[in-house]
Amino acid sequence: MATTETATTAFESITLGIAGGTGAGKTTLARAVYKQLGGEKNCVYLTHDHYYRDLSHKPMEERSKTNFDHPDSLETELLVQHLQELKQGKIAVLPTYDFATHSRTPVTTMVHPKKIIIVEGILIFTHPELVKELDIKVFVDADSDTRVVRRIRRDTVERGRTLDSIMLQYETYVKPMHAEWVAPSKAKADVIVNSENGQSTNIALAMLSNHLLVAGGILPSTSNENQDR
Ligand SMILES: Nc1ncnc2c1ncn2[C@@H]1O[C@H](COP(=O)(O)OP(=O)(O)O)[C@@H](O)[C@H]1O
Ligand SMILES: O=c1ccn([C@@H]2O[C@H](COP(=O)(O)O)[C@@H](O)[C@H]2O)c(=O)[nH]1
Repeated sequence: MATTETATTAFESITLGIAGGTGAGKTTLARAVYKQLGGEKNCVYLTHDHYYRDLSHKPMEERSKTNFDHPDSLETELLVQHLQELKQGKIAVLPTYDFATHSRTPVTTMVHPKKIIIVEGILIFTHPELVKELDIKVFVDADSDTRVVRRIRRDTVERGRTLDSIMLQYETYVKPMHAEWVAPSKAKADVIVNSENGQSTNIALAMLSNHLLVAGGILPSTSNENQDR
């Protein structure tokens, strides 16, 4: 059947949201899906982490005592705006965030619309307007002991934190906010991935990649269901 294209036709893209607690393996899964789907050729990768509010106007001591695990610490409305721009076929100018200084950096990234948009973050399923924009919602799950050990390793190496500061932040904010916001948001997920288990992650990666390649129009469907009879 012939289709009529107009100047207002929305750019066709499919959005994958990956949520889960800190250290669950969201970034690892999101990067693997991105790579499997052809990287920047076919995908845009948006991390909620880049939308933390800029705290550069506050003294450093005050900044580090902020509750970064509450939804209000993020400028989610800007992420929603960027997703909508990309879905409309527009370029989006993304912020970047420095975890060491708890501030936005002057660096921005200009991204072009692509067929697949991957959005990742601990709190992405807690914001109703953002949830509405996500076509496939995946929650990466791991036991809290596993997650805290992973976080200690990562934050000491990559985010310049001391063990004491990680433990204090975990007890004060990360753990209670996980219980209040992140864990209940699992109910929004279409798929739950057990990241304790390497096989579960590999199967999820293969299934998500295959589904997105077809749904994003990168590979034709092999199913007969939609063929003309
Ligand atoms: N399935 C997994 N098995 C073992 N280690 C993992 C797995 N997924 C992630 N990790 C490790 O745990 C750490 C945190 O993973 P990351 O993907 O950054 O978590 P998140 O983005 O959810 O905070 C990283 O060092 C990563 O290599
Ligand atoms: O300035 C900041 C901003 C955030 N955090 C912590 O980051 C994690 C979320 O990132 P993951 O990669 O999902 O772990 C969140 O738990 C915040 O506590 C920070 O420490 N400093």
